[in-house]
Amino acid sequence: HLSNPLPLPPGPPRYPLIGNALNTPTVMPWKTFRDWIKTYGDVIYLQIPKQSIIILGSARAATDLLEKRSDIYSDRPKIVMHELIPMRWNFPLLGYSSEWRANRREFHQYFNQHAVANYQSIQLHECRAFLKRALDNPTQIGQHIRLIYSAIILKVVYDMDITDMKHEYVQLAEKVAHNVSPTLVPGKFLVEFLPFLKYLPKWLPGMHFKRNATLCEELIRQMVNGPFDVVKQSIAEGTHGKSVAASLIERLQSHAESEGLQEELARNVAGSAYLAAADTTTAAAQSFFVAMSLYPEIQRKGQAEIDLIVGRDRLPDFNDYDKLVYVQAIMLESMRWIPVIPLGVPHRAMREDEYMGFRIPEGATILANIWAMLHDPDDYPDPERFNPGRFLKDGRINPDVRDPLQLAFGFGRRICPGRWLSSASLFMTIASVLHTLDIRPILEPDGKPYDPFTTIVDGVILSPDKIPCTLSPRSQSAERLICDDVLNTSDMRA
Ligand code: HEM
Repeated sequence: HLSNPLPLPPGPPRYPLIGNALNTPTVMPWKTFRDWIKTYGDVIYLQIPKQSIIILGSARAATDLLEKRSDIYSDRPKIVMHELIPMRWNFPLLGYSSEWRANRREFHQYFNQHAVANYQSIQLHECRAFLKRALDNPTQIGQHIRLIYSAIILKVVYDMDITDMKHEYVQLAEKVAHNVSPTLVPGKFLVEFLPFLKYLPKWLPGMHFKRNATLCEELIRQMVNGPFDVVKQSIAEGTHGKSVAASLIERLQSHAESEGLQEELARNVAGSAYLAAADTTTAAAQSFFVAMSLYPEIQRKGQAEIDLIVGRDRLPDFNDYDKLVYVQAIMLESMRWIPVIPLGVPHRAMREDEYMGFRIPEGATILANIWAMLHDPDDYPDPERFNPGRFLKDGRINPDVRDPLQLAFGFGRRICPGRWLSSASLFMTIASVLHTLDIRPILEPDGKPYDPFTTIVDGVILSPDKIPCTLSPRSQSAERLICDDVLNTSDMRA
């Protein structure tokens, strides 16, 4: 303990025993937490039984603590649900430990800024496959969008070709995300408040969480082992292609000190990438589609830039990146407008600390209100308006405007290590779509446009609850480009 105990940060009034359990919002809490900043400031304290929670409401507070003091704040809180579902395989949730470090080091080898250039042909292939699917079956846009990012990650990690959302491993990932994501919301499940509940039998009324835990455990086991075992088998038979899993197996096998542990590491790195990549990037892409349907003039500006730079005779590729400045700005604004992980992934204070004259207790759960930061009107005036122009000055990305990618992917030693892969996927999706397709809104039954800010989600990931738009080719030449695309008529991805 510090020798001179300081007050805890301010927060809403607490009641004996239950603390803030009753005034902690469960629906879109990031908005309530943002509104509280006016009353309590940008470092807010909440107490729920057995948990101190600190909510950081500004980019400055998040940077000061999670980045500049990352030696204190790089741990993760233990979530009761995860004592029920073994989560050691999932390194995003591991505590700050040598095990986490080993996972993160291996992950980084395959997803760092330089390594992800190896996956560009896969990303191009899947973005263009999307265009084709959008033409062939325009009523299934939501499915087609998800498929892009599931297919990219499964190809990169396991060399698996996915052409359909019905593929068993895609279905599995969907089920895991659906069942596991809600368990990551702090305080979401009753069990978080009443830890003794975990000892009650599963069949008691209200024991939903325990049944859910058993289901999650089985799904996760299948997800982490299924595709990995396929790769292992193909290595044994000498038939494997290039993939992160194959490379991990081969590299780690050569350090044979403890084969079991090495294999577990390879399994977990591959499995974590598979789980963390698809839903997140899908959510960001969904925001892009919704934004384009609501802001036709911005869509037209993006299309005009691509027409100028790429022309009508070929599809865009990664060599166009530097020149497609407005498209880059649309990508940044899509990441800002509807923040994918509005409260980040919780960190934990490993020891007591002091900040702005307040005491941060050891063990406190630290939430970064990324939503509030990306909607801070000081950095982003009129924040609910989709306005890529806010990032531009003299035809370039303006370095004086805060880069939303420095907030949207979290902070410090835990910052998202998949951010280069997802930004590249998102950029290529936006460029490919704007180049060839028109996006038009489908109005709500009352004739009004869809409002994404009324969307309510149940998990850590925030996304529009539907994609109310139609896609059609911009021109006959665009349609021909999509249909004639060489990447999709012959396999050039090797
Ligand atoms: C738009 C897409 C994405 C967003 C918004 C996003 C956001 C985040 C955030 C906020 C965190 C927590 C950072 C923190 O603790 O402060 C995180 C962690 C992580 N992300 Fe992402 N992510 C995205 C895509 C991806 C992709 C494509 C991958 C895999 C290729 C990935 C892999 C991971 C992993 C492994 C972690 C855990 C890191 C750790 O705990 O050390 N993410 N991500």
